[in-house]
This record gives sequence, C-alpha cells and structure tokens, in this order.
Amino acid sequence: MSRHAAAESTRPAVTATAVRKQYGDTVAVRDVSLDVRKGEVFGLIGPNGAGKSTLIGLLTGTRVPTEGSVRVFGESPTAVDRSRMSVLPQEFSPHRRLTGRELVSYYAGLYPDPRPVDEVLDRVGLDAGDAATAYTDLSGGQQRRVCVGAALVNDPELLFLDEPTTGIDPAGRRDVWDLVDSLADGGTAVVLTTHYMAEAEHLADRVGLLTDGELVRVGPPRDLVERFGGETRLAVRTERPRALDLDATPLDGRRYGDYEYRFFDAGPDDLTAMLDHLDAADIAYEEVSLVRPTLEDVYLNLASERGHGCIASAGPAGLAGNAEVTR
Ligand SMILES: Nc1ncnc2c1ncn2[C@@H]1O[C@H](COP(=O)(O)OP(=O)(O)OP(=O)(O)O)[C@@H](O)[C@H]1O
Repeated sequence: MSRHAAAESTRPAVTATAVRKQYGDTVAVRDVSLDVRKGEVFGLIGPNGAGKSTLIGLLTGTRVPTEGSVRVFGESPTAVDRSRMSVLPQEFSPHRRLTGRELVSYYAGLYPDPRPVDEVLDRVGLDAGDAATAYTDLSGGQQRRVCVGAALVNDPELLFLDEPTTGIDPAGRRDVWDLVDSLADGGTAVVLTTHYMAEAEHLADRVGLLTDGELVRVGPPRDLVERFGGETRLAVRTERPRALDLDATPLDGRRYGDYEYRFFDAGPDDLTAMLDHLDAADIAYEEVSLVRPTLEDVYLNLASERGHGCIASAGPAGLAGNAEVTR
C-alpha cells in the first residue's frame, strides 16, 4: 500500500475542529478544521504572522483554543502519553555547553523506551566529530540537526516540526527531507511548517495555506498547483537590456527588470514561435523557457489576493523550468 493510501485508511492522529485563537484583539487562528493521519506529511505554509506557530501550539496543547477543540489520538493533547508525540519548536535553544550526543542522550533519558542515541545521531547526519562538539560551537545547520534529533528520540507516532530546515544548507535540507520521508513511510504522522515552497512540494502529501489565521487552501500540492497556480509561462532573458519590443512579439507579455520578459498562457508552439521571432529580429538571448507553475505561484497568487503585497511583488521566480533552450 502506498504511503498516501495508508494515510487515508487510518483514523486521524490529530484533529482540529473549528479552532480559534485570539490574543486580545488579534485573531491568530480562525475556525481552522483539519486532520492528519498516520503516515501523512501535512505541510503548513503562509506568510509571517499567518498563525502557523500558534496553530502548532494549539495542536500540541501548549496553547489553549479560545474556541473549538483539538484531539490527539482521540484525547486532549495535554493528556496524550508524551512518548507518542514530539514537537520541534521554531525557537528551541538547548543547553549550549553540552555536546550533540549529550543533548540527544539527555532527551532520550526522558522516555521509557527511546531510540538508540547513535542511531538518532546517524539519522540526522551528525558524525562522531559533530556529536562530540559543544552545541555552542556547532554551525546553525548542525545545531538544527541536533534539535531534530532531540525531537526524534522518543520515536513519536506524531511529530510536529516548526520550520525544521531553517538555517540548514541545501544538502543538509535534503538529508532532513529524506529523514521525514522515511519517518512517514514508517507510519509517523508529520505536521511541519516551512517557508520553503520546494520543501512543502517535495515532502507534503497535503499542504494547508494559512493566511491571516485562516486555512484558505488545503490539498495535495499537485492539485493546488493545477487549480490555483495559474498558466504555464514563457520566459525570455535577453543578453542586452530592453532588447525586446513587446509590440512586435508574437505573444502578449510583460517585462520584469531590464532583461526578463514573461508571456502568459504559453505552450510549446509559442516557444517555437518566440525562438523564430528572436532569430528573425536578431535579438540575442540567454534563455528561453516554458515555466510551469509551482506551489510558489499558488502562494504568491494567494498572497496577492489577500493584499500581502510585499510578498506578491517579490518579482518573477527564476527562469529555470522545463523545455529550456539556452545559448
Ligand atoms: N503570545 C502572543 N501574544 C499576542 N500575540 C501573539 C502571540 N503569539 C502570536 N501572536 C500574534 O498572532 C499572530 C500569528 O503569529 P504566529 O507566530 O502564529 O505566526 P506564524 O505564521 O508562525 O509566523 P512566522 O512565519 O513569522 O513564524 C501574529 O499576529 C502574532 O503577532
């Protein structure tokens, strides 16, 4: 059975029903309902201040909902056996003079039947040297790996990771992805927050987009991209500034900066037509590519709809895409 099928066939590890959290006049989470099943990775994404950490707090029992209810394995989150659940908070600052190994051992000592410390260190990619180094002398990425290790040591059935890969280099991030994948394959339910859309797209079986405390989109990343990502675009980067006359191109488009142009709702025929046009007009280009929408487009479209202008105006993503032609 696939991981997704397994996730669908079991009862939820965590359920939120119409949960609301208010701090004074600020509504941080409004009427959120969701469930996450065994073996499922649920990715929470949204702008800063959208309410992701507050929602994690509500799901784990460190915050009390103003309205609504949360159940973890059918119980109140505070009543659940702590061996079954683990949380890596966004701000987690363990004792800085202890080594990675000592810290993971310390957390192992809190549980009756922890994972072997060496196995945990190995799984988070800390070698013997790193494990013997004081936490304060590790790099930010290595520190985060120690923290992920501490969160895994009780072999939880339900794992919350609040921005697990922030500060980790791209190779280290891949290691954490592999780890999360293997945990979910083994049946762990994982809820994670991230600002990396590629991370959500890679890891999550379902993604929830939170904005202004509201869960406005939920679904498998591919479905969300198909429904809300917009059209495939043709992207052109010219060698010289403002080299394209948009009135003369075979498609309607826009210029971004001096070198980049985007043409919307484009297909392979348009790519050919554009290449012909560039050659006929003798316009030198660095790149012409068809760019399929990604989860980032879903996010940016939503942010722009909701008036989070600073995010939406971050400009076009890079030209990397499919059907790329470079010269
Ligand atoms: N303890 C608190 N008291 C008052 N307001 C709070 C408290 N915690 C969070 N808030 C407010 O609730 C809203 C949601 O904050 P939250 O930290 O949950 O967002 P987030 O999506 O996790 O943000 P980020 O991506 O920046 O971590 C924000 O407006 C924040 O200022």
